[in-house]
Amino acid sequence: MKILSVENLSRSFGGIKANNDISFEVIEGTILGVIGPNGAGKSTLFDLITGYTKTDNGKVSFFNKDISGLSPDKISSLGIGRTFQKLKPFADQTLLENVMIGSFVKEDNIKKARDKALEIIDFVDLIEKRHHFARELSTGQRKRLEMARAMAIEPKLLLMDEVTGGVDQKTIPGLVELIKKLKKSGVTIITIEHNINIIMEISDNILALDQGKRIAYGTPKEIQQNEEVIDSYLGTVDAT
Ligand SMILES: Nc1ncnc2c1ncn2[C@@H]1O[C@H](COP(=O)(O)OP(=O)(O)OP(=O)(O)O)[C@@H](O)[C@H]1O
Repeated sequence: MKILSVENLSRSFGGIKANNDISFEVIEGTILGVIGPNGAGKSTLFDLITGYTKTDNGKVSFFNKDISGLSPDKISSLGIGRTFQKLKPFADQTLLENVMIGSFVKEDNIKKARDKALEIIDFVDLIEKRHHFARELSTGQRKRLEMARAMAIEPKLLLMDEVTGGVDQKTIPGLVELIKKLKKSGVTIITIEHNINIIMEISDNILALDQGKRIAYGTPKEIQQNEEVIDSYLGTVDAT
């Protein structure tokens, strides 16, 4: 079943076509990886899907409902969650408080919101840190908290911006396992990743962007063999 459908999405900033006629679909229960060099339009695509930026043209449908033009709050309440590249936890609040801010959106009974938050904190393996302040966490732990905060609204679709970016090598496998566990729990995922090995490992399909355009869309195997992707991206990335 199709969970998300993006049709002919375009957005310019001044003379720059940040997204230029982008179309693709996401099947429920799968992971779509989004790749492309810096400035390719990946974050803009996330902003357009989640309502943070208005589209010039095109349409976004979630479970066949047109969500183009809705506010970020409305889109989030429909079941599209998001993590940010720049982490934004409330540094002087505990993990539990940080996640409860999200779970309150779904559940206004304080005990239930707390239980839900604890369940999610346990899911991301931070239960022992639940009473710690967010500022006390390592970068890898903050990435887990960011995922927990996004999960608190119980999204059907989660957009993740570089979960493994900026963390040290030994922290990466645990985060990759967490993404796989999230998929197993039934959440559909779109993830932006610069680490090509990770994207190949976790994605069911990959969307490759360059200069605002879709240059390829297919399985990891198809993408790996795509000449245009190799020329514009795979040839230049750090494949560590
Ligand atoms: N709010 C904005 N105002 C002006 N230009 C913008 C804005 N947002 C994005 N752009 C431009 O649109 C293009 C696409 O940017 P975007 O951030 O979507 O790329 P990206 O693929 O996410 O890059 P990165 O990998 O560096 O995060 C870039 O040229 C960028 O400078």
